[in-house]
Amino acid sequence: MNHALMSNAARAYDAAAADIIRADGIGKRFGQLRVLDNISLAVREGEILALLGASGCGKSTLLNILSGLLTPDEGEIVIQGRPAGQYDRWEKVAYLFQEDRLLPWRTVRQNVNFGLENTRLTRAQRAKKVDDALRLVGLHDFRHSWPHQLSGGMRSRVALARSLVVEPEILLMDEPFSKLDPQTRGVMHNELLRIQQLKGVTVVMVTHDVEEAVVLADRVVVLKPNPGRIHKIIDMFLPHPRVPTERAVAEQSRLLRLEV
Ligand SMILES: Nc1ncnc2c1ncn2[C@@H]1O[C@H](COP(=O)(O)OP(=O)(O)OP(=O)(O)O)[C@@H](O)[C@H]1O
Repeated sequence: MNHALMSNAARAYDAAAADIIRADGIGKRFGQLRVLDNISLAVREGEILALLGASGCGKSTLLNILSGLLTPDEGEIVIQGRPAGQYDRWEKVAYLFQEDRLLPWRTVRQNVNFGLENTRLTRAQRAKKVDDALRLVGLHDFRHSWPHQLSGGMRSRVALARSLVVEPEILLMDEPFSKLDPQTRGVMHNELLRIQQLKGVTVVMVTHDVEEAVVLADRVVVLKPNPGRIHKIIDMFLPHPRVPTERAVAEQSRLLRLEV
């Protein structure tokens, strides 16, 4: 890595910010298959952290352990200084999947409301939060539409609104834009950056797309397979707000590819 290029240009997040999640010595097996080995890493409050690596190196498994969907065989997840088991993690954490998982029998508004249904909020409070989330992603005018009436990018925005409506402190994303065409994916990257700056949410995202990691991430965790382990953690140098030139992205991607 050319460290001269990694200047301390202005960043939206504070490199000295407190750790919001810590993984300490995480190990995971599926039967005989050792998928993760001794993963220790700290996610800083307000950053976008990308988990990057070849298919099968355990990125999704690690994200699922961070979310609490999977339990590690070894090690511990600590959220804001307390063992994750002490939390109802879904109060703090939202999860954006690779597929948008919209419910076809619900309108856009009803889909976004889904995350609030088990809360103590009144109907009016829920409606306000849903409308705010839809405005945030630019889809308020489509609130009465059905999923099948939307483009891939619009569906992706609805899924994002559904994640954000609960006002999470941490947003976990498993390749959420990988099924979109390149142009729409670029639009969604900008949307995510805009919203992340506005809300200050901490993001941990899985990707195997080097350019996506470069455009979005503050730091990139490079994983190697068999078993999945941390190879390197790399600071990205593109400053915030991110309006990267193609040249800057190409150069940083070239450097990052040397590490993967
Ligand atoms: N529930 C499971 N049961 C058994 N094996 C599993 C399970 N989930 C994942 N694996 C295996 O664990 C390994 C890591 O899978 P994982 O999906 O975490 O990798 P990944 O890096 O996210 O891959 P990809 O980029 O292809 O999604 C793979 O060999 C996979 O087949």
